[in-house]
Amino acid sequence: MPHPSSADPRPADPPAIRISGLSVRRGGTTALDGLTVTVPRGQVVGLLGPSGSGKTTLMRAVVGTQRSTEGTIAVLGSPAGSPALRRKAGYLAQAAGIYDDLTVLENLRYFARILGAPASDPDRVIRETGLVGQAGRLAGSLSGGQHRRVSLAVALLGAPELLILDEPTVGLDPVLRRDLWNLFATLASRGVSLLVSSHVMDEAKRCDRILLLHEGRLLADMTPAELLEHTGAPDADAAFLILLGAA
Ligand SMILES: Nc1ncnc2c1ncn2[C@@H]1O[C@H](COP(=O)(O)OP(=O)(O)OP(=O)(O)O)[C@@H](O)[C@H]1O
Repeated sequence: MPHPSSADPRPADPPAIRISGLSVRRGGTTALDGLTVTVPRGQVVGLLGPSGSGKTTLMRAVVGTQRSTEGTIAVLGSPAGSPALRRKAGYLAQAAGIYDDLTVLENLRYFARILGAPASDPDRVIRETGLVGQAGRLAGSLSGGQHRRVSLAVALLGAPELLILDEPTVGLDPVLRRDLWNLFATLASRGVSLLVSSHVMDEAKRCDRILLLHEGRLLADMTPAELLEHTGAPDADAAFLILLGAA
């Protein structure tokens, strides 16, 4: 019998995220409507859906920053927002949370100290996000895509077990986009669980599983191959249009 690799979750491990009956109202609208879903460990799970479908709200609820939630969310077996999760889960929010008057390296050293991450971590995450050439530059002088990658690098500090990444590839050119998706796959092969939102339906094929949201409800939870088979569509773009059209 093959030995499980170190990346294999132990049978007793709870899933990365288990959500049950999650509803959220924001500004008078129902942002999430009775959502029940499980995100498995060690996979890249894509969170896709049209603008306003509830992707950011779902991620905020998972990291515990969304108010007025109804239902239950367990993250790595603990309630969302628990202090125990601070070092186990990394979050890339839509708004950057870095200091423009510090260099890239200074930002990362600062956040590494707060997290208690190893002193070698800033250099590692700078390499992983392709920022070696920008390490000494002030964050405020970077391009939009570079700036965003610094925020992503912060989320990678401390080697968290779970990464919740809200549109990590937005504003990146195709080469950087590909490099980041390769990094996500490598992290998942080491056992890291990733929930990654995207507007780019084509990125769906880089995911192990896809969650498709529509008006706060889960429209699909399947692998990219199942998505094409289920819809009979030639690509993810067409598949989503079919699913959204039928919703
Ligand atoms: N700050 C807010 N105040 C009130 N309503 C909000 C707020 N932020 C989002 N909403 C509403 O909540 C719903 C879900 O928004 P959310 O930002 O989660 O969607 P999204 O799928 O992440 O969209 P996008 O892809 O455009 O970022 C939408 O109807 C939106 O209008």
